[in-house]
Amino acid sequence: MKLGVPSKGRLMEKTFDWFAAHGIRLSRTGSDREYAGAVTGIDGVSLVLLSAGEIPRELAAGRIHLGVTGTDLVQDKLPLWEQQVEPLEEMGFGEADLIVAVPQAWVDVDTLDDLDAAAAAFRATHGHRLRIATKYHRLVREFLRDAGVADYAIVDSQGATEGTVANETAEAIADITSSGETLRANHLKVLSDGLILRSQATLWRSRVADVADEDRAAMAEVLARLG
Ligand SMILES: Nc1ncnc2c1ncn2[C@@H]1O[C@H](COP(=O)(O)OP(=O)(O)OP(=O)(O)O)[C@@H](O)[C@H]1O
Ligand SMILES: O=P(O)(O)OC[C@H]1O[C@H](OP(=O)(O)OP(=O)(O)O)[C@H](O)[C@@H]1O
Repeated sequence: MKLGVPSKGRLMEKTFDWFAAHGIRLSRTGSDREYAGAVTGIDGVSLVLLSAGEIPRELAAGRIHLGVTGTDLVQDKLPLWEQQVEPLEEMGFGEADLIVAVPQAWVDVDTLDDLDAAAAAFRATHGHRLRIATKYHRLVREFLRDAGVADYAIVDSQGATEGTVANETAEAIADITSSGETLRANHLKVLSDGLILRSQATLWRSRVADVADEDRAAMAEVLARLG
């Protein structure tokens, strides 16, 4: 049975600690740079080290049976995610809010309604749509559609998203915030009704992965340890 976990960064170590607290020891093997891992304390489980951003796709393709990644990444990357994966446990780390933020200097813009008005005015003045930089395309589009914000364009940003406003590649952003430091440092403010999603690291089960006869015992044992 295959368990996919983040291969590096803030989620990896906490994932290892979380499983250890449940009697399942995960470790990286080989050199520092080799993406190989082992599971001890339980039989029949193999570890697959993956980018947190790819774990939703691997679960949905059935290539891993269980996987750890943020709610934000699952909901953004998988259409109709409930049909493809089941959340088993919220893990209590990797907590972050996906929000919409605008420049602090926009003193008249504090809500989504204000953003909608600003977007219409922006288009009239500049001849192109107000740009919102994000890597969360699906979640942002759905949220803004439901909020009635129409006149904008998404600009893809896969990192350093808060810098896009100063760099003049976007007028607003939608990104994850945790301490709020990055937003403050980049002179941005969250809209008062601009919370899209509260995310945290979660253990997911693939609803589509085949559980072979020889994997059933391992799956049952993992689930029993979590309970
Ligand atoms: N500042 C933060 N504090 C806590 N959790 C965060 C923070 N920023 C992002 N996260 C969460 O961590 C997860 C993404 O982690 P990370 O950025 O390491 O993944 P990634 O972008 O897929 O990495 P990789 O570079 O391996 O592709 C997301 O679920 C996100 O919500
Ligand atoms: O509210 P804060 O505590 O300041 O954290 C938020 C920042 O953390 C994440 O960036 P990350 O460090 O993953 O870098 P990235 O820009 O490459 O995504 C996120 O994209 C924000 O930029």
